[in-house]
Amino acid sequence: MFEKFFSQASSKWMEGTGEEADIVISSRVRLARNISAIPFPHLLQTTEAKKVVAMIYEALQSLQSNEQVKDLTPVYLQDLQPIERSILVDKHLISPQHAEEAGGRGLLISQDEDISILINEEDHLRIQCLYSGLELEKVWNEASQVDDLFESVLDFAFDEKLGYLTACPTNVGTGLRASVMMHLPALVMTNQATRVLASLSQLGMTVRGLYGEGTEATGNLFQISNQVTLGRSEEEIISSLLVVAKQLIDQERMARHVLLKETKNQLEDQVCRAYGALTHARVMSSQESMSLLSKVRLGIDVGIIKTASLQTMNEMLVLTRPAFLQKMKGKELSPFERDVQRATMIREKLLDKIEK
Ligand SMILES: Nc1ncnc2c1ncn2[C@@H]1O[C@H](COP(=O)(O)OP(=O)(O)OP(=O)(O)O)[C@@H](O)[C@H]1O
Repeated sequence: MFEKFFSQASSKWMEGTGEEADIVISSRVRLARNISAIPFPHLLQTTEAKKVVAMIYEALQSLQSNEQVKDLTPVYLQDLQPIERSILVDKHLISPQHAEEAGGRGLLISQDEDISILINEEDHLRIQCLYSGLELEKVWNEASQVDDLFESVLDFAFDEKLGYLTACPTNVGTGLRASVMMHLPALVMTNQATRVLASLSQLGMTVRGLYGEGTEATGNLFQISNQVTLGRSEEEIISSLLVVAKQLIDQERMARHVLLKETKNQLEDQVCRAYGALTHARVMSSQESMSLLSKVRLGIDVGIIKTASLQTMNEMLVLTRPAFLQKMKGKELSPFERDVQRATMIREKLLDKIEK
């Protein structure tokens, strides 16, 4: 039933639609929630953790008359192959941590993959909504409605003074982390990214890599999220991230303008060389592909490349990952075989020869 989650690289959030989609790839909101009187997941034995999963699946059943959660599919992580769990990570539907230990962990996932609820990750529930483009208010509204539904049938741990109680004190209060994944190549090329991103911590923001906490920024993709969850309302958190995202968009646009004005030939050369390599190379490492894809994406944004779409570039973030390459081939591949498969896949995708 859930085979499609692993056989298709695309999710709705990769459509390349929504506000400012040329710079903001996606907007995410996640809410950390716990069921009162049950220890946090890291204190649970697997059998107890499984009871929490069952309790949440039952809660979902009692909510079946609601449009919003009707199509959520329950998945036991232990029923999945490691490669399938990796694909869910690559599609940003679960965190790398959630994929690591499968026992006693669950997932609820919507058909178009814009809602995923992680069960027994760091907290009993991590309600995540993911949209294409800069759509923080919409994504917050959706997450909040899903949260209200589950709260109507589950008793969430809540303290009058502190707010929602969470396994890690940094999430207490709203339990809300809102984030935007941004593509900032011009800020990197003009050597401004380090300074600009470092200054965000003074504004209460955290900068993370492509796969969240503890991961590196590759392909000029950065995840920016709120640091503090306590003492501020959800609306304040969302609106301050929105302000920061808009400032970054302005700065990135300015840097692109400067590059086009002052070094147009060099920019065109870099973009077209990247496109040439991607459409002709026969062996391609993951790191090289991320860097070349970033240049081509920039080329699409500024009108140098007209033959590829943002959606294709977004999907390529998943298609080029080791798990997906192996899934497509139907067998385990050595690192070198993966590099060959990656080069083939990119070539075919960019030249649009992939069978639909
Ligand atoms: N804007 C975004 N677009 C796509 N994926 C995102 C976005 N923000 C976060 N993610 C994904 O969500 C997962 C978790 O991210 P991250 O570790 O930053 O947050 P978290 O686990 O919710 O927070 P915490 O570290 O406080 O527990 C990662 O796989 C990450 O890639």
